[in-house]
Amino acid sequence: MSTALVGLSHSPLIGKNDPAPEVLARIDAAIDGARAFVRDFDPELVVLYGPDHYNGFFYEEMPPFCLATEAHAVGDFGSQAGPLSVDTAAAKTLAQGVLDRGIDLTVSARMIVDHGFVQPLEVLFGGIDAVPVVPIFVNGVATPLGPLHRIRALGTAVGEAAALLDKRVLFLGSGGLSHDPPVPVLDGAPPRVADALIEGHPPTPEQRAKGEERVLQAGRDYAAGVATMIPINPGWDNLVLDTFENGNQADIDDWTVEWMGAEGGGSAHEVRTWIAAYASLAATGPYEMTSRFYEPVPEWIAGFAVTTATPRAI
Ligand SMILES: O=C(O)CCC(=O)/C=C/C=C(\O)C(=O)O
Ligand SMILES: [Fe+2]
Repeated sequence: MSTALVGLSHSPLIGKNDPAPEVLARIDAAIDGARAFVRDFDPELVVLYGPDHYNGFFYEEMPPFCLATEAHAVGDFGSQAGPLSVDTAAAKTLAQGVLDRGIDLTVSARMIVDHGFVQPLEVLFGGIDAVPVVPIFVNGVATPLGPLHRIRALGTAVGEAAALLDKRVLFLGSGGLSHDPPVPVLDGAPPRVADALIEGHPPTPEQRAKGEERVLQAGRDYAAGVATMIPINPGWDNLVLDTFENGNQADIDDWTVEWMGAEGGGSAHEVRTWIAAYASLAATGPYEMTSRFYEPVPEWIAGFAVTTATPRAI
């Protein structure tokens, strides 16, 4: 068994509302580095921690996290639609291993996923069917959210179970860092929106286009300095990255939902996917962050980060 990790921000605005060419060139170089890292590691399995944006998980039953033994992408924001190449046998083994370690894991035999899962697979592997994957949803959007030590416990249990698989396993976290894009909120929502968030009515193509246009317009407004969202917070983002780089993961247990939201905006909770991924890597032994890229990108409404990490050479 060997392990590696990539943490990668996502944004539905990539390719639709891009920053200046020199910014894009720096980001492309960082992503090229992550691609080369992944190519060298040549994973036999990707354990992909991703969030959802009310495409697969709804308030009728909203688990804090959920592991998929099969998954299907909806194709939002122009992302690829269709089945992910889930390694069902590995998924079942990991699910059992996580449950055996005392984590009350929800399992989905047909998870619906969105760009939060698809984008990292497209960016790093060229598509959703290029590499065997075990998708693990981590709720980073729908409040109430639980304490972060449970996310670390999930990641630790997955890492320990993955270590027994006799495979090269890449832990991949998708989302964050600080950002506050327009994602619907149940509290105070008008009845039609509340019904959709609770019951999960699939949006009509017109409704989906309207939601996507709302996000695009928010990106344009934010880049133009006329938006009212919680700003990208490079200080907080670098604190998050320092915590991973220094291996101070126990500090995360003191982070509160309120503090994260105030510092990093409503979608800062997507950092939970990174916390799970780093906990998984840490569960297999000491690690080192081998690359770290960060840049605030208003056009994408994202504190955009790319990191790679490997077990520390002894
Ligand atoms: O408002 C809608 O209908 C869709 C909102 C949405 O999906 C926004 C997603 C934003 C991100 O994934 C992000 O910035 O992380
Ligand atoms: Fe997101």
